[in-house]
Formats: sequence, C-alpha cells, structure tokens
Amino acid sequence: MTESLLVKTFEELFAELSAKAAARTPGSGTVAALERGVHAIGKKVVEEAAEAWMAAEHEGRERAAEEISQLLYQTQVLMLATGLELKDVYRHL
Ligand SMILES: N=c1c2ncn([C@@H]3O[C@H](COP(=O)(O)OP(=O)(O)OP(=O)(O)O)[C@@H](O)[C@H]3O)c2ncn1[C@@H]1O[C@H](COP(=O)(O)O)[C@@H](O)[C@H]1O
Repeated sequence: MTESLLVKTFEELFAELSAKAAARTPGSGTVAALERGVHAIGKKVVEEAAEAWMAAEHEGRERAAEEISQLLYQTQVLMLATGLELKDVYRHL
C-alpha cells in the first residue's frame, strides 16, 4: 500500500473525531479528553505547540512533523470542546 492511501487529512481527522465525540466511543482518547474539558485541552495545545517549536529548532524535520501532527490533533480536540466546526475556523483564514 502506498503512503498516500495511509495518510489522514485534516478534514478526515476532524470527521473521525466528530463522530467519536458524538457517539461517545468507548476507549477513545478524544472522548476522554473532551470529558476533561477545555482547560485541560488548552494545556495540551500549549504543550504540543512548545514541543513543535523545540522539535523544529533542535530535533529535525521528522520530529517536527510528528509534533506538529499532535498540535493539529489537539487543536481539533479544542475545536470540538468549544463546539466549533471547520467552517467556523476556515472563514478566518
Ligand atoms: N493524531 C492523534 C493524536 N496525536 C496525539 N494524540 C494523543 O494525545 C496525547 C498527548 O500526546 P503526547 O505525545 O503528549 O503524550 P505523552 O507525552 O505520551 O503522554 P501524555 O502527554 O498524555 O501524558 C496522547 O495520549 C496521544 O495519544 C493523538 N490521539 C489521537 N490521534 C488521532 O485521533 C484518532 C482518534 O483517536 P481516539 O479518539 O483515541 O480513538 C486516531 O485514529 C488518530 O488518528
């Protein structure tokens, strides 16, 4: 299988997380994070932002990509916790 068949886009990830949040899927880390609330999720966003910065400055492209993917994930969790959809954010881009 080629990498293009394995990758998940930003939109696909948001759809997956939205469905898990709506279904309260057991075992989902996203559902658990949403139960912890906006304050705890916000701290994860800041933590991942710092890790992305440090990786980009000191750890190379691959580590930076990994940390940035986690930042994007945590940002989507914050959107879900706030009741925001992609279009609400995209209109500001
Ligand atoms: N992309 C991610 C993703 N990135 C990071 N994380 C989680 O976010 C948390 C923070 O990551 P860290 O590296 O900081 O974790 P850690 O340092 O090992 O430990 P802690 O910070 O949690 O103490 C971890 O629990 C990671 O598992 C993610 N969890 C899920 N996804 C995607 O979301 C989908 C749904 O996940 P579930 O809701 O768990 O089914 C998955 O299929 C993935 O595609």
